[in-house]
Amino acid sequence: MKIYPTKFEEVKLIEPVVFEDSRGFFMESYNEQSFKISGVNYSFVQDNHSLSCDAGVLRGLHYQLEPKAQTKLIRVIAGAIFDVVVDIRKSSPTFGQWYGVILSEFNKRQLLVPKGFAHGFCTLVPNTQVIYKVDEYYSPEHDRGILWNDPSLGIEWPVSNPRLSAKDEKHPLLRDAEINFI
Ligand SMILES: Cc1cn([C@H]2C[C@H](O)[C@@H](COP(=O)(O)OP(=O)(O)O[C@H]3O[C@@H](C)C(=O)[C@@H](O)[C@H]3O)O2)c(=O)[nH]c1=O
Repeated sequence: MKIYPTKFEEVKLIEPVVFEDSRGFFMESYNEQSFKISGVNYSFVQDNHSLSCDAGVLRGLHYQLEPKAQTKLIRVIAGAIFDVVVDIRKSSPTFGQWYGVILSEFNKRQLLVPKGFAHGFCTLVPNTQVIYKVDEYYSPEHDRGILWNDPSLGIEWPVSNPRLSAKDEKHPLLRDAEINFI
């Protein structure tokens, strides 16, 4: 397993070792012990799985407020996404900055999204399936969002007219969002 740094110290890009043979491949997509040795040490309590039928579906930007904030470990098992995190820690020198990376069924990369970051993705091909571990349970009362195309963020999404949920169309701008990460 390789762990690559990103522009945010706490956000990690993880590449598993993939064993390919004539049948296909095998990989350990998660191993608590080796992740822990590499500094990725969380107690994941829930696995999520979403299917987006079309390319250009955008989900985000989402986060849960403290004390129900979630660390997320994201990967793609079918298709591809442009995965994005935004630093929403109020006292962070990189508050409001974003980072994006392609995760796909082919590169098998995983993105570790820590607490204090909003997260979203846009599908690049139809029938994209994303699965992710979280270290805190879903809590609708703590569920919040930021508008995907907030001009103050300047995220360079690969689509200009994405398909959004009704909820995601109505999120506030970062400057108006409820945030309780220090
Ligand atoms: C996230 C979530 C949703 N749900 C329900 C609520 C709702 O009825 C339905 C669909 O929820 P959403 O529209 O919020 O699903 P979605 O837009 O896919 O939400 C996800 O987006 C990505 C970007 C993330 O980072 C995730 O943490 C999560 O917020 O599933 C759960 O039961 N458990 C969960 O953990």
